Amino acid sequence: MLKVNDLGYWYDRQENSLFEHVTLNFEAGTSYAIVGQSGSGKTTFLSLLAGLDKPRAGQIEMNGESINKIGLTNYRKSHVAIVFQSYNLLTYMSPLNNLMTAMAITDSAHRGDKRYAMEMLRKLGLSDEQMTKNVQRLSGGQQQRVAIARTMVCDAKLVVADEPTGNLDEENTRDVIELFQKIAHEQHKCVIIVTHEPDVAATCDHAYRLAQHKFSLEA
Ligand SMILES: Nc1ncnc2c1ncn2[C@@H]1O[C@H](COP(=O)(O)OP(=O)(O)OP(=O)(O)O)[C@@H](O)[C@H]1O
Repeated sequence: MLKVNDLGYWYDRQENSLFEHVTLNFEAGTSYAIVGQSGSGKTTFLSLLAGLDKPRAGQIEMNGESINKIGLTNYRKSHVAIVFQSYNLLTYMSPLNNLMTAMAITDSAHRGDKRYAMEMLRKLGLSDEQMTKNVQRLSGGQQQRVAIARTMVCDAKLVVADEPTGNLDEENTRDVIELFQKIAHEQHKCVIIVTHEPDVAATCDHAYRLAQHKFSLEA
């Protein structure tokens, strides 16, 4: 589904490349972890996959078409859903309105379907009362569940997450990781998670380690 061909990236100078000649395939229905030392370039790699930045070398293809050709704005809107460590919800809205807004902005097939949004939030453990009050009144674990529900109500087949459990305790981490597995295996999406937590990486179908400018499959 997502193909990375001979990808290279540096911020200031080419001799300081974070990674180079990276060729990888990511498939739908599968979860992937990206691990590696702090500063190795994991977040940068994810931002390229999400169309938030352009590669310095090589290209990224979605379903056989270059994402540049699709257009990065169009690509981000139609193909990618992002989950951040800091949730990035619309803080002046309720969970329900966060989902309704995401569905509207991305032209989801469920656009305007309040019942569907409520059903998703219920599935993720939010009560009817919680889903209509301001998101800031929810716990961190609940807010991250809302951020994940937002990816589930959108049609994007690629879900990328940057340290999604970084602010969560052990129990919430387990729940959140389980949800990502469901998104991959039941919604048949491609889920790519940057994480520094070995338990999170071990739960994914595959884990790639970024070290010395290259990606290698973890044993
Ligand atoms: N906008 C930027 N301009 C210049 N350098 C940057 C920029 N963003 C990141 N870097 C540098 O690029 C390198 C890789 O950063 P990145 O955030 O991708 O690493 P990471 O592996 O995700 O790290 P961490 O695990 O600590 O989040 C770091 O040395 C960082 O300082």
